[in-house]
Amino acid sequence: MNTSIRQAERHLEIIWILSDNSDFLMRSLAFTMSWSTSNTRLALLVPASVIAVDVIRRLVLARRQRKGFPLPPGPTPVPLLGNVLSIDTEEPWKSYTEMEATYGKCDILYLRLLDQELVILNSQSDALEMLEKRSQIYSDRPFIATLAPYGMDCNFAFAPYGDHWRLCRRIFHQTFRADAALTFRPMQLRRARQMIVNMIDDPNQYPSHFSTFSAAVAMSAVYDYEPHLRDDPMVHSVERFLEASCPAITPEKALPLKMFPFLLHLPDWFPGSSIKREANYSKRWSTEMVENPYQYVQKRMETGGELPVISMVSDHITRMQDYDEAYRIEYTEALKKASATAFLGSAETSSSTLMVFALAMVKHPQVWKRAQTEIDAVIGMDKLPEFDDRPSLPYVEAIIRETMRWQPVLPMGVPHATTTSDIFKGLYIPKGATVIANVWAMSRDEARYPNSSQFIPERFLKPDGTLNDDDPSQFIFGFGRRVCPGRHTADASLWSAIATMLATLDFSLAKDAGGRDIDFEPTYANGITHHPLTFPCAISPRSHINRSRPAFDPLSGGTPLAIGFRAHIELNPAETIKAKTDVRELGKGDQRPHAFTQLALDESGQNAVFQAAGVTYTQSVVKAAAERVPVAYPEAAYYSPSLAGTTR
Ligand code: HEM
Repeated sequence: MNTSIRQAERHLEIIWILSDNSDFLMRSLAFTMSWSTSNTRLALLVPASVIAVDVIRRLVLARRQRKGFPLPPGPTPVPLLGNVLSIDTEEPWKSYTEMEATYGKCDILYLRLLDQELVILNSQSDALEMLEKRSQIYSDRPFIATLAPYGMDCNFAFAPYGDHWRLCRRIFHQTFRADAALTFRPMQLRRARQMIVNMIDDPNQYPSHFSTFSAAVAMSAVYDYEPHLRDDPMVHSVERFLEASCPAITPEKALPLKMFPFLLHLPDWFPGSSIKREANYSKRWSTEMVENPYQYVQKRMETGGELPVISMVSDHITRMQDYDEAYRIEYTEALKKASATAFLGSAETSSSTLMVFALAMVKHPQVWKRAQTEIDAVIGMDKLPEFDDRPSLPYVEAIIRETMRWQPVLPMGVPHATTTSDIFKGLYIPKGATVIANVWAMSRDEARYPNSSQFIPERFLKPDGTLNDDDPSQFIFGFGRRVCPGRHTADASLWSAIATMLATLDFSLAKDAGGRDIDFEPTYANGITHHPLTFPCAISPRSHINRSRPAFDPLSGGTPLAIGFRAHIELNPAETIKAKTDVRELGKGDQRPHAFTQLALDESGQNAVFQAAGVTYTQSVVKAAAERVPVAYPEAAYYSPSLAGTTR
């Protein structure tokens, strides 16, 4: 099969060389037919020739359409392959950054990868001018042949610009816009504290704790689902889907399908049919990943009784009851996509950023030590950071900015595409071109970030220690109508995880048997995201963090600190609260600990004061109890009615 494809490619190259002659189309087709007698070859070569003819026709047309405007500069393409050989396929963002120096002072480059035209934007100002100010032209996504067959079309981040994308994005926006995302903050802090528990318990599994944190935040917000720490079935289907589909997003995999779509229809015994089997496998996991959590919410809404279900999905299911049948079908499909995308968009990016953070801390101990000094001075050592503390912790903020800049987890963002041609700064930008905002080049701009390859949070501070105006999140999260709509949630997740880690943990190099530091050269994975691979390190609790101290002591009204403590407060059922928001009934037997935050007894010890959905409640207490447990307990930071202990 590979040989056949190689032969087909060789043949296409011949066609290309003949392309100057006006009658070459007919000749090349005839040549193709005579060149191969076997049916298999013919099956490959006829469509290959047709594609080649189409490519050439489009190139000739494009030349006419340019009307004298030049394409942006770039390396000279070779026939058929274009500039494939000029780029590092593993880390193309680096090639595009280096080309800037070679092809003049222009920050805009033009390349061709096979028949795909590429426009690279190496500067933030061009990306803003093009993708934001001319967003009516630049908001499409390039076509990827593997998307639908592999079930990746459940992710609306890849959807073409149009009404369906607009509906998905609107649904998403209602849950994750800046003011709505504020409601997730207590949950995000709680998840961050659970993560610390896990880190202290089993520090060597730190990549897995980062993934669990990211998955838990997303699952809570989207489905109001609390994944198990290990072997969670819903997380499992996401992992299987990512594994199965990730390779299909590469151009190498997408190309055979784009050129030879019939590969999806070959019988299973036919050589080359493996791509069809892979696609079916991926699609199966995609369906599970989308449908199972959706049905989980539906079922809970039907049978939940007293238990309120508050999530993106339940919110929209309630909302769509008023819509007519036809629109409800369309809306349901968009809601499933929006919710799967929220999970997919969130999990990898957040956990990868935390891997970058951990790497930076292990390599730069002076940074976390300075951050700890700041946190101790501002908050003290008997409390954990809360969002209210954020403005008073500029160095922590500078660390987060530098983490995002130093190793951007999406170094080329997500590619845009043009819906029409354009003239930009006197350069011709073709219709259908893929437009890449090269975030890597922006983050490596030496004029803006001297010694850009080094991790230096101080670059975001003014001499007086306050933050300057340079915030890399202005390019890290993309541009224009496609800018990351989860950025407010992402920002709050990163802050809660990073600030909490800095307040509670020390990071250092691992030691060998002789007690010597094990230094290492970091290596990176470049799959869905760019992130460091697991590295040896020693993560340990700070000396004042004692794993047996109470996480949250409702009996003393203390603030959350650490780990290993469960509390039980039984509220007076006669006073069951009917909150004005949603259908929420809180009372005895409510097993939803995450409905409550900031639970404490008041001074009299007779009333519990707590928050639910941002509303503060006071309710008299029948019984309050606490039990200290020696092990890390993931739900330690909040109310757990399942345990009884000493009665007060
Ligand atoms: C550190 C974390 C994150 C980074 C660096 C990041 C970055 C990005 C980037 C660069 C894009 C493409 C923007 C463009 O096309 O110009 C994007 C799109 C998107 N992101 Fe994020 N993101 C992060 C976290 C999240 C989270 C937590 C969510 C969900 C809550 C999310 C949901 C999405 C969605 C739905 C899109 C597709 C938007 C569209 O095509 O219309 N992201 N993100």
